[in-house]
Formats: sequence, structure tokens, C-alpha cells
Amino acid sequence: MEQRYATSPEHVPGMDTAELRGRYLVQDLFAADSINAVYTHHDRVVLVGISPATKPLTLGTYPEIRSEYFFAHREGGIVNVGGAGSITVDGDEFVLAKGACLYIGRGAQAVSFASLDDEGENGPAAFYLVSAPAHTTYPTTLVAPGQGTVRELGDPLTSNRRTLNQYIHENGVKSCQIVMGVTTLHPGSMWNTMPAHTHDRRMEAYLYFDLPPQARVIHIMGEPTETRHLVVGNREAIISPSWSVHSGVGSESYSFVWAMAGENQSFDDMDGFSIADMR
Ligand SMILES: O=C(O)C(=O)C[C@H](O)C(=O)CO
Ligand SMILES: [Zn+2]
Repeated sequence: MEQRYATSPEHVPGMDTAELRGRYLVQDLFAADSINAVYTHHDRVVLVGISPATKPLTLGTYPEIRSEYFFAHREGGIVNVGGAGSITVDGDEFVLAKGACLYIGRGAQAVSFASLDDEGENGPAAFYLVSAPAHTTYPTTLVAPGQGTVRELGDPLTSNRRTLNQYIHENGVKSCQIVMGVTTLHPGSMWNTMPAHTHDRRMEAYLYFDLPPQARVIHIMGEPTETRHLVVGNREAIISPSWSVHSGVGSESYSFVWAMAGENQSFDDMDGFSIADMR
């Protein structure tokens, strides 16, 4: 699995575009019939893309996590960003429509993935897994698309009207660390997470999806007074260290999976910045 070591904010001003992209942008998670993983040392989170196109895939372990099986001392949240698929966890099958979320608790041993409708309009299933170390076991739980806690945010007049679905969180599906959900921009709205924020207690990763092939999201990162941008395509992820803002504007409409891990699970524990204070 690819390793991305942790960075601190003073490294950012010295980075050129290629280094910024190499450290914070994850481009190749999804490839037909393969499982691709990236280990970020920011809160020891692992991002995995699982794409069972023509055959089922089984998640194995990796030398970098030194465990007999992937979930031996980890938990994970999974969102299906492709067509309908299924995940079998120690013999129990869960069917995930596009946008559904499955939490897998510590201790799950045999975990496999399959597509159920690889010729449908959304193509084969594409499972995005975000995993973090876990100290205990919470039940493996499925959430249907659009369920969980729904928050309506923003305004069409500021081009940031969006629906945020919280799936794994303090008052929803229980976990040790992972907080996870999906945000979908309304038609005509292009800005996510504006006004922007940081949360020095947690890292966060975004996976942009449902972005047309020719479109891009201009994602803003870095300390609020020293920002940089990354140009991001469909099904590409961003690693946001705890000190980094994470906000973006699309050239066309899109959704994204957001997931966090770290010191606390309090979604509203954010340090907000007005855009006038950003640089
Ligand atoms: O649209 C938004 O705003 C978000 O989805 C924000 C993320 O959920 C986030 O950054 C949580 O800390
Ligand atoms: Zn955030």
C-alpha cells in the first residue's frame, strides 16, 4: 500500500504543484477488478478503492498495518459511489445501492465485495473505504442512501446550497473514530464547505464523485491565511491534515464523501473562517 507521511503547515509554502498533488491528492484509487490503498500518517487513516467489475474481490491485509486481517485492530466506513453492489462480512451479506454506507466494526475477518448490476447506468460498484485504528467493536451497520441525519446547508444565492447526510457520527451509527457522510450540491450550486473551516482535532478526507469526466473541482487547502489549490477530477480524494482548510468549487455539479478521524467525533467542533480573512 502506498504510504503518505504526515506534513506540517510550514512545509506548504515551499511546495510546487507536483509536490502538493503528490502529498495531498489521491488519484488512482479506482481501477477495474482491483483494490488500491493509501495509508496517510495523518491520524493513521487508510483510504481504499475497491472496484469489483467482472469478479468479486476480497480485502486482504497489508504489511504496513501488521495485522492478521485488515479489520483486526481497525474499523471502517464504506460508501458505494458506483452501481449497486454487495459486501459480505463474515457470512452476512449487505446490499448497497449507490450512495449507501456500511460501517464495519473491529474484528471482522472475511470481507468481500461484488457488483450486482455492472451494466446499469452507474456501472459496476465502486466502494470507497476509510479506515482508522479502533479500540473496541461496534456493530457492523448499513445505512440506506439519504438516511442518517440530514442537514440542509447554504443558499442558492451564494451558490452553495447543498444537502449533507451524516451516516457514521456521534448521534448515528456508532464508531470509535470514524465520522462519515455524503454531501450533494443542489443544481446550480458549486461551492462546498464555504465559509471554510479547520478542525485541529481531526484530519479529514474528501472523495469527489459524480463529477462529469470533463469537469474539475478547484479544491482549496492549506492554512487559512496561506492557501493553495488542487485541481481535482472525478473519484479523486484529498487528504486534509488537521490544520488545512478543505473547501472547493466545481466547474459542474458533484457530490463528495467526507470522512474524519482523530481526537473527537464532534461534527460541529470546527474553527470557521470568513472568506475575507483567508489569503
Ligand atoms: O458541505 C459541507 O460543508 C461539508 O460537507 C463539510 C464536511 O462535512 C466537513 O468538512 C466536516 O468537517
Ligand atoms: Zn471539515
